[in-house]
Amino acid sequence: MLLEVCNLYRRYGEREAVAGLSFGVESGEIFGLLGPNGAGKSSTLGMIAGLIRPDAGSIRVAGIAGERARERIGFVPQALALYPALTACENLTFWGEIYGLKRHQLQERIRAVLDLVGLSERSQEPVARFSGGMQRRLNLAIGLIHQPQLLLLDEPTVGVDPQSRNRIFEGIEQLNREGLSILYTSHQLGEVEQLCHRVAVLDRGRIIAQGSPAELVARSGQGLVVLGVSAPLEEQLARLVVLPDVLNVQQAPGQVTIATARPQQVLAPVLEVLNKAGLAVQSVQLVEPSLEAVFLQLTGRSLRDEP
Ligand SMILES: Nc1ncnc2c1ncn2[C@@H]1O[C@H](COP(=O)(O)OP(=O)(O)OP(=O)(O)O)[C@@H](O)[C@H]1O
Repeated sequence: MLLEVCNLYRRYGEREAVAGLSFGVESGEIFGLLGPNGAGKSSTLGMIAGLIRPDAGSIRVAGIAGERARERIGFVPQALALYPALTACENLTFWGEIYGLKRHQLQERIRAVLDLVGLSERSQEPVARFSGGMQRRLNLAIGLIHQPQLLLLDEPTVGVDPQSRNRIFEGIEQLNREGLSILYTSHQLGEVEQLCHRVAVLDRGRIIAQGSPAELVARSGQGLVVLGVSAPLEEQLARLVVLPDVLNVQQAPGQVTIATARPQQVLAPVLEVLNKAGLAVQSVQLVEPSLEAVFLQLTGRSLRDEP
């Protein structure tokens, strides 16, 4: 195991931001921490990077803890760490020197990381002239300058245009193919499903599920049919529950949620029951079995909700 995080805790006053997290990242793996805003993702990365002091717990990289472990880590925070008046190349030189890279090695690394993030041709321009997406790509390049073994990425695609997002994704996949291990945080399910070999689903500082995206979805096996209705269901509820493939039915004001492994197939018979009863259906949402459905099932909330 390259990264071992064991029983990590961090409070801010009364708020428990990270409440006993344990997980590991294997060598060569892209591991995702998936959770809504405020779930504790940034705090966890900050502690692994050595910028936030944990209240309790241990963090080891390749079996070692402390400063020597952190030398093996590259951290790409959400906030940009760039000097706008300096060029891309000067920014990288600044950070490379902090990491103690020697002149010759530094030049070589700067070339490699600029190439990886697709900024070689803009290397002599002041960063102030870069788009938001380009600045994020440079931020990623900085995290890689000292050739870390483990890269920590804190929501690297937030507010990024599709072109830069694709470039960031391609860069991550290429780095991983070359052997870099990556801890990736996101609240975007699609990203995690596409990129990560394994994922821990985080909610209010705790891991509520862990496994490969496919495993998590298969384990829950649930998709949803969510219907907006004009009036509460009464005796129709019992008719819905016994329909083939319906796992359970929940009702909230104005809304009925039907859990099923096969949302598409279940929709028609459900609508038939409601039509016969003269109930107007105002909206229909189908959620195929996915990490979104897993999160909804485990927490009763959507990943996009504020906590
Ligand atoms: N310096 C701080 N002081 C007080 N509370 C904080 C501080 N940093 C984080 N928190 C709180 O701790 C909780 C976890 O925050 P954290 O930033 O780790 O979550 P996150 O999952 O990364 O969310 P986001 O995606 O919004 O960055 C939140 O409730 C947040 O408000």
